[in-house]
Amino acid sequence: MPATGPYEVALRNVTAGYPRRTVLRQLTASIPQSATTAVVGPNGSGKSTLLSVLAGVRPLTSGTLDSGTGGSRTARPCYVVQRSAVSDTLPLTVRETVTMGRWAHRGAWRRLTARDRSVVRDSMDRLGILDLAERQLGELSGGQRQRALVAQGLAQESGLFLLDEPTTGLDPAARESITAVLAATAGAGVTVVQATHDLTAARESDHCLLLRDGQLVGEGAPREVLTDGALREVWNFPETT
Ligand SMILES: Nc1ncnc2c1ncn2[C@@H]1O[C@H](COP(=O)(O)OP(=O)(O)OP(=O)(O)O)[C@@H](O)[C@H]1O
Repeated sequence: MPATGPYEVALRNVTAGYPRRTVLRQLTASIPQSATTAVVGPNGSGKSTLLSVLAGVRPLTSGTLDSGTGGSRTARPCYVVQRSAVSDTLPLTVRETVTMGRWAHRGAWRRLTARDRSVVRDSMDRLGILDLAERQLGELSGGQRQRALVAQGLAQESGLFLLDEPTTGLDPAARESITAVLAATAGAGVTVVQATHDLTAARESDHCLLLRDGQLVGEGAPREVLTDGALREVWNFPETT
């Protein structure tokens, strides 16, 4: 069931993909405002492609994207990529990485304001990585690096926060802490969308989109969408007894 409250973005009959490869097909769905949405589906179902469409970096072949009442806030969405997409050898500390999140506000080579420094510190604090601030990104564990990338996203203070698999591969404590930060961020008025294979995290979201082969096969509250029947059908999960 589509989200009933105010929406941040509505996709109507969206078809999109890559040269000579259509991925999303006739997708109609809405992203509720100031809430968390999980985009789930098997490998290759189009989750990352949908995030790129929402980020405005992948054009539509057909269909429309409509901004809701929060449209003006989403002029500059924030997109946190998968941590595997970030090189291990980037010579950056955690603080420098998170500080890059402020570029959109102050431009790249300008001096940091007191507010910039405070947002950077607060973002690291919320992700529990203040003690790692001066460590190089390349020396961190996967979970620590993931927290640094999420902190960089928070520091952007965008109204639309898009994340590609922020909790995949993390231990339960790290996963729970990122999930809690995302819920609190939505509680503060930000629209959060995460593509995820993590069904535990998806079940804690307010809204859920289930994709298969680039098509929407379920939308609504996670308990309505991620049923045993849907999991069996979409992922070929075995029957539970
Ligand atoms: N740059 C690209 N050029 C061509 N095809 C691509 C490109 N990126 C992705 N695809 C194809 O688009 C389809 C959907 O990919 P996408 O990454 O959106 O899926 P996903 O659901 O995020 O997958 P995963 O769970 O594996 O991350 C796949 O078949 C993939 O091969």
